[in-house]
Order: sequence, then structure tokens, then C-alpha cells
Amino acid sequence: MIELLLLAGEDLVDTVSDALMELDALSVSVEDADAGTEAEQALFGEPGLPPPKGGWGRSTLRALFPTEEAATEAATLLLAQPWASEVHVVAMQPVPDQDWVRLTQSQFHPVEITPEFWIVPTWHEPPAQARRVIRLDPGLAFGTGTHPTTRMCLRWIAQQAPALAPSWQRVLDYGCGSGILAIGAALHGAQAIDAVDIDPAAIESTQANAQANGVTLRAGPPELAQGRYPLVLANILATPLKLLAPLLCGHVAPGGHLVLAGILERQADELAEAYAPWCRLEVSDQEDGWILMTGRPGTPA
Ligand SMILES: C[S@@+](CC[C@H](N)C(=O)[O-])C[C@H]1O[C@@H](n2cnc3c(N)ncnc32)[C@H](O)[C@@H]1O
Repeated sequence: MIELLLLAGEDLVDTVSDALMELDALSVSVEDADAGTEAEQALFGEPGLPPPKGGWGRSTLRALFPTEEAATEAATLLLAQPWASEVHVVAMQPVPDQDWVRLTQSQFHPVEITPEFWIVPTWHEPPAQARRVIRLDPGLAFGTGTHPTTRMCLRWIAQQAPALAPSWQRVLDYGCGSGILAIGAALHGAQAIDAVDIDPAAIESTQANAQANGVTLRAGPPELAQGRYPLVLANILATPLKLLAPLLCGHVAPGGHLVLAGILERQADELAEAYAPWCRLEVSDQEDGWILMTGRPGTPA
């Protein structure tokens, strides 16, 4: 494989990316050319919302080609375009052969939720002190335990389970991703678990991960969630969580618990306001700028 590296300004990033794909690039990725310097710009937006900008002030485009001839031909044709005078070829270099499986695996280690509760990839042995273990490998769906939002939900489950698990006769995991929260709840005594997601890949992943962990649950689209649950977990993001407020609160059984994650510290007030007609949300945990908010619908703010 040959990697062609180009430098382009913000206004040309889309045009150059499209042109590279037209010129038979196998893939094109875009990075901030100023990453790691004082000029680095953070660009992020929530899913479902347009990105704040089309690209960085100076972007590096990495295009992969199967051969050097293909990369050279693409660069020549691209630079001949009338709009390409400000596009520069930075490098054309072979991509070193790697054991991609081993490289990916080396990035995932056992994750401690509590000293007794761990997430462990299948290529690792569980630590000796682990009493409850979710075996999970990274896949297409979100939720490997490496993100603070997932860890806070699991920590809440582990901490509350001794007192509350007997009441978890039904549990709803709304936005289940890999199914990690549903499986975590099952390992702590929850029964009759419904795990729902708008993404078919997440539903498939949840079913597979549940089976691999010997957990019985129902996974499906959001319509699968019916009636009330003593525990409703939703690790999504602030914007969808606000839109879902009446629906999620409507699924919590009287006296039940609502656990919300995917919320940044600065979004606490807007979330509390959105949920105020149904319950008072409190910040129950925080990690790396993310917060966990919990509430008990039926006690209006
Ligand atoms: C951040 S991931 C959380 C995955 C997992 N529950 C965890 O805690 O790691 C959010 C998941 O919510 C799903 N999702 C987003 N919006 C949704 C919606 N309106 N209804 C149901 N699921 C949604 C996404 O497809 C994604 O799988």
C-alpha cells in the first residue's frame, strides 16, 4: 500500500477528498495539519448535528492507493485541476506491513470498574481479584468500557446493586451499543432486561455479547421497550437525552431509578431543566469532564 499525503486549506478539503475517491483512492482520512502545535484546533460536534466547520484551517489528507503508480497518477491528475493550485503533495510513502490484529489488541486492556468488577477482552486473562467479569472485544458498536460514560454507568450499577438489585425485575438499557450496561446489570442480578438501539449493528452486537457472557436479554429497536422498568439506563448524548426526556421518564416504574450518561459537566443545568417536569436530576459521578446524572421520576423539581 502507498500513502499519499496532501496539504489543503479548509475550503478545499471536501473537493480534494471527493477527487481522491474519484481517482480510485481506497480510503481518505483528514487530520488537523497543526495537531500537536499551538495552532491545533479542536473540532467536534454531536451526532445528528452538523459539524461546527467543514475542516481545519490547514488539513492533512491521507489517501491510500494499492500501488505507487496509482498514487502517482492520482497526484498528477489532481494537481492538474484548475482549483488545485493551493494543494500541496507532502509525501508519498509505503505503508509498513503491520499485524493489525495484534496492534488493535494491544490497545485494549482489562478495565477495572470496581476492584471486583472488570471488563476483560477475550485475549486477556481476568485479574485474580475479579469476581464479576464482562468478556468483551471491541466491535462495531460503542461500549468497551474504555469511555468514562460507560464506566460511570457500570460503577453506579455495581455500587447500587447490593441494595437495589432485588428490585431490578425489569431493566431497560436505552441506546445499548455493545450491550455492555445490560450485561453489567445482568451480572449484578437484574432480570428481564430489554436492550434497545436505533442502530441495527448495535442490536446484533448486543445479542452476540450477551450470548458470549451467558446472559439472557431481549435486544431490538426502541419500540421493544414497553411499560415500566425499576431501572432505566441511557448513555447517549445530551441532545438526544433532552428530546427523550418524556419517553425515558415514562418508562421508569414508580420508585424506580433513571441513570443518564453522555453528558458533559457544562451540560448539567440544561439536562436538569429538560427533566424537571418529571424528576429532579442530580450529578452522581464525574470523570474526565463527563458526568452521570440520576433521578427518580415521580418527584418533580
Ligand atoms: C454512547 S453509545 C452507549 C453504548 C453503551 N450503552 C455504553 O454505555 O457504552 C450510545 C448508543 O445510543 C444509540 N442511540 C443514539 N440515539 C438513540 C435513540 N434516539 N434511541 C435509541 N438509541 C440511540 C447509539 O446508536 C449508540 O449505540
